[in-house]
Amino acid sequence: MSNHRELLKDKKRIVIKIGSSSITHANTGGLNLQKMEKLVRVLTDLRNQGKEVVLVSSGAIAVGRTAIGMKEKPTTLSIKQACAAVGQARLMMVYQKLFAEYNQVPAQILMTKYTMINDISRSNAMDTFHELLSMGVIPIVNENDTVSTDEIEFGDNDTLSAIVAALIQADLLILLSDIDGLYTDDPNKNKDAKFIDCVEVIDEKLASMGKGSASSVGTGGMATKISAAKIATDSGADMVIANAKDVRVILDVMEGEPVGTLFKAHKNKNFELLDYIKTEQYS
Ligand SMILES: Nc1ncnc2c1ncn2[C@@H]1O[C@H](COP(=O)(O)OP(=O)(O)O)[C@@H](O)[C@H]1O
Ligand SMILES: N[C@@H](CCC(=O)OP(=O)(O)O)C(=O)O
Repeated sequence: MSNHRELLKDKKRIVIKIGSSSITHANTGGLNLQKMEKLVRVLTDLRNQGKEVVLVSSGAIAVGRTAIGMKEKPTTLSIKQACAAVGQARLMMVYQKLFAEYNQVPAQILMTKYTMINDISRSNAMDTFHELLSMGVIPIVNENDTVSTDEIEFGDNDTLSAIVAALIQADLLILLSDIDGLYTDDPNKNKDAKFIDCVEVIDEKLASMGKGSASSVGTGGMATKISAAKIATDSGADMVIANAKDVRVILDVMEGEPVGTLFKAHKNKNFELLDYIKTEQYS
């Protein structure tokens, strides 16, 4: 196990996903600017180490609803979409400003399931990612929530980040959440839940441990993170779920420290990204 952690030091192309619960304040849904500032610093540092970095950032709906003055998490689809439209612009404005302080250029990529299913769109998206990475730009990805209705209802950025990792053949996916990693059950509801340090095989027993989200802003909980792990590890990428409480945990992961839950890659020779996208979990 420790040997496998050591391998993380050599990862070159990394996708990092940060959830709504991690970049917003729980009580208001407003942006946690200090957290974002630290995240941007860490990502720039990875770039300075010569790594290629893609950020998948949630938060558009949470940020948009605060901007509009809504107190509760929206439930109506069109209101979620309106919130996302407002929030995505605000999110990017803040990322742009913070990355500029470190002389780093970010780019926005908004995707839907259809971007991936359509051969031409998928190929265009892949080319764009590759060009951006070769230019040293940090792509910031989110679902295109305003146009993809079932993306909001069923979609989630855990799955999206794994699909992006597979699309660009990343070698590591890090999911930052409001929890240390995977437990045998939701520790917010079951005090006896035990922490799982490393996962070699994702079977039904493991999948049944991942429950939904209990937070006011989170979407998928641990269930979607386990689905993401299946896609990422089958595509040949290691995946780590770690706590975004201190985003420097990213550097700890990259140093091979025993933090978070590691899902070991096991390249599946028959891996076909489209098959995963078309499965019920994501459609
Ligand atoms: N087996 C489990 N192990 C850890 N957390 C779990 C588990 N099952 C459900 N959860 C819940 O998943 C939450 C994290 O997911 P979510 O709220 O969607 O956050 P994010 O916005 O980071 O994606 C945790 O706070 C926890 O309540
Ligand atoms: N695309 C949506 C978030 C969807 C999502 O998966 O949220 P989360 O569970 O916080 O990662 C948004 O930006 O608000």
